[in-house]
Amino acid sequence: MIELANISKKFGQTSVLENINLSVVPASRTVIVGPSGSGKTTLLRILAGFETPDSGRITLSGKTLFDENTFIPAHQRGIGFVPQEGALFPHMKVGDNIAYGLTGSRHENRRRIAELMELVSLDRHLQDHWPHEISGGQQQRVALARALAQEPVLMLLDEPFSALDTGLRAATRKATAELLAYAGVASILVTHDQHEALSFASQIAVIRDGRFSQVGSPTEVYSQPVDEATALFLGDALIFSAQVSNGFAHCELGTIPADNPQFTGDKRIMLRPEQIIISAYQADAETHHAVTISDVDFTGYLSTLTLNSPAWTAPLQIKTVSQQKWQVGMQVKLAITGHACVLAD
Ligand SMILES: Nc1ncnc2c1ncn2[C@@H]1O[C@H](COP(=O)(O)OP(=O)(O)OP(=O)(O)O)[C@@H](O)[C@H]1O
Repeated sequence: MIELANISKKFGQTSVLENINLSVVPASRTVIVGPSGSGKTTLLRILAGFETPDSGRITLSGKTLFDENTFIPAHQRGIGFVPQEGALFPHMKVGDNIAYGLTGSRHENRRRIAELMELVSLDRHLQDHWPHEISGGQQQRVALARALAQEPVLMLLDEPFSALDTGLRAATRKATAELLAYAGVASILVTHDQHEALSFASQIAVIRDGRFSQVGSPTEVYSQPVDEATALFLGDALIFSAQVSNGFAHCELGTIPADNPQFTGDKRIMLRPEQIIISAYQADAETHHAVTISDVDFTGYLSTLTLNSPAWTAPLQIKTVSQQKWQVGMQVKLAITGHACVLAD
């Protein structure tokens, strides 16, 4: 539906985006995730028509929005935009914020406001409130309703939940995903929060220094990241040196089936912490090396265990579900589930 081909952008001499390619299908949810300053907002502003790329092409449903001869302005693109907090006009009541840009009669607009408020699950009586009189989550829903009023085919969301506290943030995210699906609107959301990215997306594009390091489904980029930086950006990762051959990685933890059979030789491999099952060591029944817990950092649901083994060159830190039995000095054994992901050099 929307296609970006080789989009590049410099500010002065500084390259901010380099050869960005992205394809978004109708009614899907794409998340662009990356660290601060990696170019996410610039890319969203280019899509919205607020910024001009230096080169490349953007098409929406077959229509060219940008190329060397074309620039369709923002208001003619059919693209909605929900910016970060502070998006509402403070001097307009909620209903007038939503109606901003509607061109129908007074009566038609009132009906449309009511429809849109229902769509974003806002109580209708809130339309007579000022933005500062409603909560942050409600304000984001009003901003979404205002953007949906234009009946866009694509919605751009720039860190729309960043001002909300954790519980409200997850609930608003889920509600937004559901209502965009209901309205059949494709979306591109920008965030630096990997949990938000994995939870919201049907497709994730990981951006670093103005380039996409990987584009794929959430499970793909999480379990098979292309490189170490992408692996670490998307969550806790255990990275080891390994000798990879015939579909197996031989490392300090033992021999583990490996993804990416095309990679062989001296490589780095990655495991997610949930792939490591830790259980009590029973000396007489075991052939494994015993591993000793040297530190327990309890943080509630999860604890970080520091583990030592005479077979390892360095201690290992693993986040795991807290259990009372994890005590300093306890001997445990490790079992690994699934595949190790072999990382590109
Ligand atoms: N109008 C501008 N003029 C000059 N430099 C700019 C301009 N807009 C952005 N930049 C620079 O481009 C780079 C990317 O900025 P951008 O806002 O796109 O990053 P981001 O990934 O959205 O960051 P954040 O997560 O912090 O919002 C930054 O180094 C920024 O300083």
